[in-house]
Amino acid sequence: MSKELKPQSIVIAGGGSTFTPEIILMLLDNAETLPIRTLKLYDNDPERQKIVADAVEIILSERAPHIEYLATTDPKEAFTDIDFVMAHIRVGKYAMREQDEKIPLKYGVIGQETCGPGGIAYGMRSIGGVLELVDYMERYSPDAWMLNYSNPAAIVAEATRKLRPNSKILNICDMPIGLESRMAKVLGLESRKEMDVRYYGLNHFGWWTDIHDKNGNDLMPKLKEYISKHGFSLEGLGKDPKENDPSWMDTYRKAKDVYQLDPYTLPNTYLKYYFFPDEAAEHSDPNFTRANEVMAGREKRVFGECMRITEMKTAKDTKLEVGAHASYIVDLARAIAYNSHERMLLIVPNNGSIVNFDPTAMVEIPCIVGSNGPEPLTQGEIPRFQKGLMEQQVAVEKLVVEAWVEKSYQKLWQAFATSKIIPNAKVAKDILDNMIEANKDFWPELH
Ligand SMILES: NC(=O)c1ccc[n+]([C@@H]2O[C@H](COP(=O)([O-])OP(=O)(O)OC[C@H]3O[C@@H](n4cnc5c(N)ncnc54)[C@H](O)[C@@H]3O)[C@@H](O)[C@H]2O)c1
Ligand SMILES: O=P(O)(O)OC[C@H]1O[C@H](O[C@H]2[C@H](O)[C@@H](O)[C@@H](O)O[C@@H]2CO)[C@H](O)[C@@H](O)[C@@H]1O
Ligand SMILES: [Mn+2]
Repeated sequence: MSKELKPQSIVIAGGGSTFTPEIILMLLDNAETLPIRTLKLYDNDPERQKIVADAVEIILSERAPHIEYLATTDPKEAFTDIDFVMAHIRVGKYAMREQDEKIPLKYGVIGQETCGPGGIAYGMRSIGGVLELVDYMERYSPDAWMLNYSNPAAIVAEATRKLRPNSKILNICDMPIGLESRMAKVLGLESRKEMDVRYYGLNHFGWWTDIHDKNGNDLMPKLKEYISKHGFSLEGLGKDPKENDPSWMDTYRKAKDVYQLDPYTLPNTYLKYYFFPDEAAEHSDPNFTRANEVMAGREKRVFGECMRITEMKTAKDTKLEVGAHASYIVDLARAIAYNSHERMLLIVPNNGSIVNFDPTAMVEIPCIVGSNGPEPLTQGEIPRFQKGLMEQQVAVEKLVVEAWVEKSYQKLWQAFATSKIIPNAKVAKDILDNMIEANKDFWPELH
């Protein structure tokens, strides 16, 4: 990469996110290859953002005093003179995630952040929030790119495809990254970047079809052998880093059973909710779902550390960590800013990359990323098994976006009733009616 790298100006939209500190630390770790001139935080909740922003101010003053820093709730201040918007907002925050997860359980259906009825409810909240960020970006920094993590990425991606087709927005997910990091550990590799992967699907609904190392050795046989016994849990190697997150350990272990459905591929862990929805619901505690785990875990840990840094007026001994979550967004910013042609999984319009699938579907596939954006790599024909599953799921995602645009109760009911996670149209309607009430401050009014 050329020595003279143009320093970048970045705004993190959702500055009060529990992931903001780790993204800031990742950006500082990568300052050599992604120099930064300006860092801004933007949120629509000043109190929440302040907890993170005050700590970030101390971190930057100690480690990168040259970076111009601003935390604001003013869109014009936030989005002016920006090269990248790194977006990770949660419309309705954890309180609504808790509703997304608990309402379906009243009807014996799994409540999940991004899948099934929970994901649909979340999508109906996120669409407006993300489109607003895109419009701010285009109004105040028309040449900027949005790197969007805001979930549910599948529905947000379909909404931006349909409603902002010419916008410079890339939708990303770190689940494959996290699972590939686990694969690397199973294989005894230093990094997931030592693997070349072929993968296809929808967001949170995909499969690896081929994994080789840089010498062309096929890594799938060893991975299949491990995953057929342990899933993506690292307990087969000893301790698992997620051992304190019971719901995640359930998910990593369950990949063992999901894998049995198609031994030619390796599954994204989210597929468990579609193949074993009843078991997922039975394994849930209706009084303490993942939202509660996060509020008692990550949010308490990260915010507690931010407040400690602010109180001590130093971050020199911080316990804040840099996670897989952040590395990806930095790689993506670097690829766009400096035309690095990095090969990355992105959620992009299919446009024939999967030859026997809807060209307008937003699919998650490997792309070559440069300054003009992603260039998807063709994945050829997919088998009937995956094709059938994806057609049902993409119909759900498209119906949600159409329901949001048209404010259509009928289409939203169809989306719920089409989901593989919801058993029948009556339960679909009961959950929908309950969610309309719970989301009256966030969804458009349906007719
Ligand atoms: N794509 C992925 O693979 C991936 C991975 C991890 C997290 N995420 C997503 O990242 C987001 C943040 O996750 P988190 O757990 O840190 O959430 P969080 O609730 O801790 O933070 C989200 C922030 O967004 C703010 N916000 C909400 N609506 C907003 C709006 N309209 N405008 C501006 N700010 C707004 C909230 O006030 C909050 O501070 C979520 O959408 C989550 O699902 C995605
Ligand atoms: O239940 P949460 O809020 O902890 O996580 C939900 C998110 O899970 C995935 O992101 C994981 C990622 O897979 C893992 O490697 C690590 O980086 O943590 C992330 C957050 O836990 C998923 O991709 C996201 O879409 C979910 O929001
Ligand atoms: Mn994801």
